Amino acid sequence: MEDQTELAPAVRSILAAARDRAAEGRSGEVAVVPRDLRAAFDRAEADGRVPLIAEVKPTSPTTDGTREDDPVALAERMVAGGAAALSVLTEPEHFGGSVETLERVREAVDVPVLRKDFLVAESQLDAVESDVVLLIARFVGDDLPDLLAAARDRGFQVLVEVHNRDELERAVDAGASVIGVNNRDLAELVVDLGTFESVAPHVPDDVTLIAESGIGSPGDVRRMRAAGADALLVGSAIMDGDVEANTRELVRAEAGDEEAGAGGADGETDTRDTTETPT
Ligand SMILES: O=P(O)(O)OC[C@@H](O)[C@@H](O)c1c[nH]c2ccccc12
Repeated sequence: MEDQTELAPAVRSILAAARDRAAEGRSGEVAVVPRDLRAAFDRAEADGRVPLIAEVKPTSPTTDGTREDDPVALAERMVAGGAAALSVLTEPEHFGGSVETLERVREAVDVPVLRKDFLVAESQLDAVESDVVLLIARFVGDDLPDLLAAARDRGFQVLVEVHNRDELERAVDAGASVIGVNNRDLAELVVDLGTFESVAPHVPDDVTLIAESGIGSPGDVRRMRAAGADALLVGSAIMDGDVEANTRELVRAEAGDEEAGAGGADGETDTRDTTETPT
């Protein structure tokens, strides 16, 4: 594993908490019958929605304040807004998440649900059923192949998160078929969409590729899609304000029906038809 003195203090504290949770006793292995993530992305594409994983993220080390709304209500509005899948934080101490929240959300919706947590030990996989689990290459280090196998044995689909080409290579060597490139540097907690653009060209074609973090506008969505993203993972920009409208604005980024100039952070002029399409 990498030298953790390089990590932001908040991230070191998150990892220490994750290791404590790994030590908690669990009874038995979960056996998941997962909802197919790739199929959910294909369904979105087929009806003109950008495949989007919307994240229920009550708070985070880089967010001000905590959103107190019922996570199930938020999740339902994300699906109503067109999200192809959901991500639910289960990390309790720094992101306001819980495994109970994930269970409730997964019961309430029929899209695939990603468990967003800092998994570092096999026992943590048994804390709750989800359709997809996240493994962060940087944090699992040499254990990646074993954890990937352990997750698949239980029926989970696995999203392996990378931040640079070296981690990408490790993910591909381990046999990852769904890879996320995190635009947020976990050492500094700074976001740079150029991260995805620099890593994406090296990702094999048969991998399902997800752009994660820092995507805030339809312009950002188009930029990540142009760089090769099959799908996007968005938290903060959706959690801030009207969750359903925020989701809809991003999933329609390629539909040509957004208000000219609305939310476009890239300064481009949108000359396409701005007529509202009925839903
Ligand atoms: O809120 P954002 O910038 O849209 O980011 C969402 C998601 O990518 C981010 O929450 C995330 C990516 N990888 C993680 C690992 C752990 C916790 C959180 C994350």
